[in-house]
Amino acid sequence: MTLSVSHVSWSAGGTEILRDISLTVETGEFLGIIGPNGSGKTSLMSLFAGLRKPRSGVVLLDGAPIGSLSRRDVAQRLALVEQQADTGERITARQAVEIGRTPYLGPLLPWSPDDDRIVDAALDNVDMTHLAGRSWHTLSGGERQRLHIARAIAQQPEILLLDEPTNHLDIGHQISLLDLVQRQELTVVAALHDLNHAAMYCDRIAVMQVGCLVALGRPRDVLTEERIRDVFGVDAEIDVDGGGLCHLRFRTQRSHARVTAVRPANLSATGGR
Ligand SMILES: Nc1ncnc2c1ncn2[C@@H]1O[C@H](COP(=O)(O)OP(=O)(O)OP(=O)(O)O)[C@@H](O)[C@H]1O
Repeated sequence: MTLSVSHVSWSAGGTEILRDISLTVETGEFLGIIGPNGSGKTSLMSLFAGLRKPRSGVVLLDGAPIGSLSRRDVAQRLALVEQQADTGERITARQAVEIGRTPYLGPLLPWSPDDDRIVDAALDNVDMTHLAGRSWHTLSGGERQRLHIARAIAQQPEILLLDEPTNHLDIGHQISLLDLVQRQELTVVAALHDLNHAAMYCDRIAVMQVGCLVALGRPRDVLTEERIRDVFGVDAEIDVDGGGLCHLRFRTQRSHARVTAVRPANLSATGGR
């Protein structure tokens, strides 16, 4: 199962958001998309998922323009976990995961014991079995995030698109979720903010800057001190260990020290109000 964009551009509100991007996701790889806020990561994920139509260029899923496929066809092959996915419905945690089975159900294909097994396994995968009966609106941000991943796994796609999948999670659940995703026999495309996580988990990294793809390659080739400075405006020290894994340390910025120095006098030095 291949997914690619070829010379895609996308505009919104009269502004060009994505410019002439070409990128093929290799089968079975974990591809990270990194870049500053507003650089176009979510917009690119939406094009990959077929939720938005490029102004020019084409998105191909297994060689076919994604716009020519039915939503059901796309959903059986590709699952997207959005950054701020939520539901206003009064549903339980388990029902939120059951939604992942929708692309396989129909008038002649009713819910079956197999669907139950797939949903149970997905809940177990994200360590949420014990909360399966809880109402969605009583769950924490991190618990909801893990259910979104479980819903995507229950969808049994070949390609998993994750937009900042760890943003509500504590460090233990961040690592276990990325481990879990990496263990699946899936092609994964994930927009990530944590560059050390990108270095740890990704086979390749795509770097976005102001709507352009400015680098694509192995973490050790893409994550250079010069590029981190150019793209994020941050000084970093990068060590590559014997196994080829990059470790990034970020230096304190002078501008941040200046902001701290002019904190109003009525705030205590420890930051309490
Ligand atoms: N529907 C829209 N209308 C107008 N502008 C939009 C629209 N969608 C996105 N944008 C703009 O496009 C740019 C890229 O947004 P996008 O959400 O893709 O960035 P991002 O890299 O995912 O950012 P973040 O890291 O903050 O999530 C932003 O400047 C955003 O304001």
